[in-house]
Amino acid sequence: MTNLDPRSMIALAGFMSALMAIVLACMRRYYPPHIRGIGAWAAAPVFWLASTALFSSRGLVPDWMGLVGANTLLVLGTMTYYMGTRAFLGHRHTWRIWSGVLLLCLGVFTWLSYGWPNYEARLTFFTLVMSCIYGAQLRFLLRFGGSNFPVRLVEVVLVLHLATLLMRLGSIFAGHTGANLMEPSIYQNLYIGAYALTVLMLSIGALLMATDRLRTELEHLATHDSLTPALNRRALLQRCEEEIERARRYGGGPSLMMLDLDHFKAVNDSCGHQHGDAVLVHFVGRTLAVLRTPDRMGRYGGEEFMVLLPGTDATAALNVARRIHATLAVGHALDCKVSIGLTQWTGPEDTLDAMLARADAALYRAKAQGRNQTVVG
Ligand SMILES: Nc1nc2c(ncn2[C@@H]2O[C@H](COP(=O)(O)OP(=O)(O)OP(=O)(O)O)[C@@H](O)[C@H]2O)c(=O)[nH]1
Repeated sequence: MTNLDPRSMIALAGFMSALMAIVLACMRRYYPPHIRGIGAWAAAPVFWLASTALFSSRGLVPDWMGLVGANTLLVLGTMTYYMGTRAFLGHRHTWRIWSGVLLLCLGVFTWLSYGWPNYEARLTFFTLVMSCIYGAQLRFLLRFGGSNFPVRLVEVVLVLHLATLLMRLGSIFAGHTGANLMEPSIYQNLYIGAYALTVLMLSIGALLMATDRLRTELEHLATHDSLTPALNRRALLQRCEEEIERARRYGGGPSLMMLDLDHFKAVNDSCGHQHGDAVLVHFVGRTLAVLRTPDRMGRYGGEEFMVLLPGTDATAALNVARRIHATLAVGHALDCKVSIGLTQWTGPEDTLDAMLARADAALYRAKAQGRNQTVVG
């Protein structure tokens, strides 16, 4: 490891950056623009690539490029990646603070290259700044990133890189800095190797985070109604089948409710279709608010909805129906009246089709008896 030429390791890091910049830039073109942050994630490896190109050209280019420029670009790339992560998770960028830090870096690197040329001090300062950016990003992800695999992967990469930076600080204080970046040493090579790996893993992490977001959004589109937060008919019927299957094995079957808004055509006709849409959204929001976590609500079609109440008999389900009627009678401008047909699972011989037919017949009776009421079938 000591015999490895740092220049070739820096070239390897540059190659990784170039590769990831291309992959992320291509990915940006094919992902919907509302998934934000991919542009910044794609720009970060470009800065890292420029930085490694300048580091490798030391001796061939002036120090303001090979030293000051290279260090500053490396810092800029790391900040840009962090801003991409913030944008991806829907947070405002904090460029105002970080551009101040970047200007400070530019000043300090210039001073430590020309005013008081000192490799050790430059390395210490650089390591501290990088630790701050990686640390800020790690803290941000731990607070707002959730717990899915891609985020956890990036967190692990950040922790490992922070450990490498700490080790590097330790090596500086122990006097193992060497004369410059190009002097082969185990510490130097360890750091540059870890850096190349970090570039690769951070870009892969970005790729996985964006793909995971896309998958979640597609899944939501495939299972939810396009107007209201209710499930769509297919997803709800599937949940019903699963629940009945579970009840056949373990008992404690579900109740089903069929809900139909009363005189909804008149709402549309008198106040317009948009107002009608708002009433539907309000109705679903209010109903979901009085349901328990395992309960599911879906749109059966038009102004007809269904509620699945797992492990609930008709008596308990009637209480839920009462709560729905009550929550829609508080005097809100979008409140509406609703008729409900309710049925409970009768045992292992019962099927979803039979339950739907009973709930539908009960709903029909609720309408026939004057609406705004619940009938058990
Ligand atoms: N605004 C809006 N209206 C819808 C939507 N889907 C269905 N509708 C309307 O819902 C109304 C349903 O009317 P009907 O089936 O006659 O029922 P109703 O007027 O509620 O009468 P009852 O059910 O007998 O109380 C129709 O006017 C549909 O156009 C939707 O997504 N948005």
